[in-house]
Amino acid sequence: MLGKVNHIAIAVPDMAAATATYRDTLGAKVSPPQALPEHGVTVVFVELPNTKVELLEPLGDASPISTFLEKSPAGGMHHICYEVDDIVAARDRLAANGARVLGDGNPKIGAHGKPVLFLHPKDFFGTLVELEEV
Ligand SMILES: CC[C@H](C(=O)O)C(=O)SCCNC(=O)CCNC(=O)[C@H](O)C(C)(C)COP(=O)(O)OP(=O)(O)OC[C@H]1O[C@@H](n2cnc3c(N)ncnc32)[C@H](O)[C@@H]1OP(=O)(O)O
Ligand SMILES: [Co+2]
Repeated sequence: MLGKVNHIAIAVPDMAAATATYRDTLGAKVSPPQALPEHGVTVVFVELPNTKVELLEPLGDASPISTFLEKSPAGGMHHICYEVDDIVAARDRLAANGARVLGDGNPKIGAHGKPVLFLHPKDFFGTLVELEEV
């Protein structure tokens, strides 16, 4: 079911500072910021040879990452995104195995314009899992 790691996400309190660190200190190629109001975040992608890092900053006052940053004000690893070739089949298989699919259970369009779903961290060893259909 699982394909490649599409991205590893890091929640950050200050997107400009985080982007500058990845670009200037780490010498990485970074994307322009992308506001995703429907997801309550602004994202920047750090392009790597084998995957991407997704920097996340809260957007709006109902961001799903605000509580996370309250608990970890300096930021932290937020989620891992695996690629799947059929997100509905993956969802149905996961639900049949008792995994909690977050939200209303239907895929939403993510930062890459592809359908994504999130799985509860408590079902995956304290790690928030995102699936992206590619
Ligand atoms: C889709 C656009 C983009 C893309 O890649 O295309 C993105 O990735 S957007 C990313 C932002 N969106 C989301 O994260 C949506 C899914 N997330 C959620 O629905 C919430 O963040 C949720 C439910 C995972 C946690 O919400 P919240 O923190 O408000 O709830 P709790 O405080 O009750 O947390 C419950 C429990 O889970 C632990 N927790 C929370 N977040 C994480 C995390 N990222 N990794 C690991 N564990 C997490 C939290 O500490 C609580 O644990 P407890 O022991 O009960 O204190
Ligand atoms: Co993501």
